[in-house]
Amino acid sequence: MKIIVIAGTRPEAVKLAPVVMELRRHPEITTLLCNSGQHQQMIDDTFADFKIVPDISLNVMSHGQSLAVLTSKLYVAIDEVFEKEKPDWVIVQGDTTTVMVGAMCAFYRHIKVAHIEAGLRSYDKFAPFPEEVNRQIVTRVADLHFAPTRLSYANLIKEGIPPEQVFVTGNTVIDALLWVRDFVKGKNDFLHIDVQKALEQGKKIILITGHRRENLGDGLVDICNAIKELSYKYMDCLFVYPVHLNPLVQRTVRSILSNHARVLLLPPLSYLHFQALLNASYLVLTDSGGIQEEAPALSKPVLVMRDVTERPEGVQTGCAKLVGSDSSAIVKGVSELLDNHDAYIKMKNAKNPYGHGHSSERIVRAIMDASGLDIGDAEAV
Ligand SMILES: CC(=O)N[C@@H]1[C@@H](OP(=O)(O)OP(=O)(O)OC[C@H]2O[C@@H](n3ccc(=O)[nH]c3=O)[C@H](O)[C@@H]2O)O[C@H](CO)[C@@H](O)[C@@H]1O
Repeated sequence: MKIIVIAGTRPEAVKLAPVVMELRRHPEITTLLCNSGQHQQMIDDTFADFKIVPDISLNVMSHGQSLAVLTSKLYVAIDEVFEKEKPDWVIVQGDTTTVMVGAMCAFYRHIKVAHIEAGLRSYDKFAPFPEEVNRQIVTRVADLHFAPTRLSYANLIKEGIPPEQVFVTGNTVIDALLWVRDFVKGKNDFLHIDVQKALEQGKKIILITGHRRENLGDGLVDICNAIKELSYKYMDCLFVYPVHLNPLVQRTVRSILSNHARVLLLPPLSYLHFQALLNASYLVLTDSGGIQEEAPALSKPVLVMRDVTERPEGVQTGCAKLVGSDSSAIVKGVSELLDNHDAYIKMKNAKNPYGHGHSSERIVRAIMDASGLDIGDAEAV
């Protein structure tokens, strides 16, 4: 049986790496990994942390191209791969343009589609844009749907997907995180020297990431102003921000936060370095989807700088809080956790709803089972 796994961006690389490793444990499966090139450099670096090299690399990005141009290039490039390789299954993860086009190209050729992280919904077509619509399109054509939680499972059932095609697996991001955790735990050499010094001085590390499209412009300006204010207010903290490569993000963040005491701006970190930093952090301030899932697995309270999230499970169990991107709300949210130890401990101890690290095994077993390769024990709920 031949399977093509398609990945386009850094978060897809993180969440697909454990699936690729699991697929490669089965000699009856030929696995080809295709990098669509949506985040060319960041994706190769992320796979390298897992010692994985993509088999196929497509070169579809060019400066300033519209979503429509990217989409059309992906259709041509991915279809050529399918024409040549003739896979039995295509695996996609999440909701990027790569994912939507990969699923559609497979559908056109009657190739089966397995969708990982299926059923996430905000039901607002512009938040996140264009991901909410991408994932709904993939749901329409997928043959197997791997929902990370019961809530995402329920969304799919409500939309009429037959229950026997849907599996609750947990999120593969937890498999990835556990895989690297032991590698980085307690190893200071994965930490920036300023972070090491701050920890030695007993300072708290506040980890920040912010780059979502909905926050670009005024939202990001507000976020940066909040960090600046917090850095003046809390002398015992170091605010560490690995800044995404998007030039719009770089420009805004650097213009407001460069050269401020207690603010450390870093380039995007490799997955190993990022996980070491997350492990060393006291709390996390982010608009990222994946980090909302990772932080609770390491018992780090996470404040989400968005108004809506398609990952409400963390908010429901109490390990995450939505603070939006308004400056005063961010300052209030962080201050509450820094000033009120009980509130901090309550969030820290809240239940992680995103899985326990066996998602990839369950996914691969279900695909093998559906192909008559193995009886398997992945259970449809
Ligand atoms: C709506 C939404 O939320 N959509 C999600 C969003 O994905 P995201 O928000 O999770 O993306 P990021 O924040 O970029 O990545 C996070 C991963 O990267 C690691 N990381 C981070 C910083 C660093 O310096 N080094 C690293 O290694 C980190 O540990 C984590 O695993 O967009 C994708 C496509 O746009 C979607 O598919 C995905 O559903």
